[in-house]
Amino acid sequence: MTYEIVSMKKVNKKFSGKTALENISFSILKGEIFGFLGPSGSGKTTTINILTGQLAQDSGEAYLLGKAVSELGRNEFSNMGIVSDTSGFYEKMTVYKNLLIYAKLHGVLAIEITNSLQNVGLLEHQNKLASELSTGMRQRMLLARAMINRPHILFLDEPTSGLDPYTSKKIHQLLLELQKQGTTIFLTTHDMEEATLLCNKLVLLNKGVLIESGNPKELIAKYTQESLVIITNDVGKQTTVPFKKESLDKYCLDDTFSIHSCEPTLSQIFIRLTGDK
Ligand SMILES: Nc1ncnc2c1ncn2[C@@H]1O[C@H](COP(=O)(O)OP(=O)(O)OP(=O)(O)O)[C@@H](O)[C@H]1O
Repeated sequence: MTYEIVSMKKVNKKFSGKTALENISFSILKGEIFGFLGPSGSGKTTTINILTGQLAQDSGEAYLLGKAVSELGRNEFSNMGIVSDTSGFYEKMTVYKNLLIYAKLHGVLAIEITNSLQNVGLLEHQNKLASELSTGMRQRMLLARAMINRPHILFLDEPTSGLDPYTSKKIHQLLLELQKQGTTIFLTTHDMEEATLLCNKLVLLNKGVLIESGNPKELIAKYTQESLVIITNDVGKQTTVPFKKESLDKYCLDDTFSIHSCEPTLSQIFIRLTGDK
């Protein structure tokens, strides 16, 4: 049976009279990687803060792990993990001790620290001071810490922002592995390639309003310009022509190798819908 881990119904939030979220509704099923996309200031962090009980909405309903967010308790907090750029850590402590504090807080065995560090490839750095870590290593430490209690849901606010492609790829593999184990992941990202690669479902937010949703393939199909096709000949020369009989008769010659519809990338769809970069 599918189980809604997260849902929002007609949620509104204003700060000093200025709208941050307007009538937001969506739901996330168990085991999904859910992409929450939008330009800077569109309301992504506000949404995470509401769902994790750090901020109250003005109106509408929000549920996490079957409970209204205003009623989240020990059980729900011990089943969620959060990584954001405001996630603090102890710089003067080793990586291991940073995780030990969390392990004790959550009442989990020390072996979980080793497992978690191994998962993010930081086991050999466990005795390093947190202040000595690179940005990518710090991000992986925060991820390891958020995973230590094996949460049912992980909120990741731009987890690969500023990381090199190799470290980002490692984190992507880890997220897909977590998903296989049944973890639900709420991911905000500015990286459209990452969203296309990882997410089962996406929501696109602009100025606090939900403007599009669906899975990446559905969205790309929806915005594919069916009226144009690209004809490639056998030496790789490409010609874009209207998808009409007379054009095809004229341009599909003996040297035609393939005919493809013009598929936009998620990034192009994003820019088209938000008018932003
Ligand atoms: N505590 C606050 N007080 C006043 N305004 C706020 C507060 N938090 C957020 N806002 C405003 O609400 C809107 C949404 O902000 P939010 O941080 O949710 O955006 P975001 O999509 O997470 O942006 P980014 O991608 O830059 O992190 C912005 O206009 C922001 O200035």
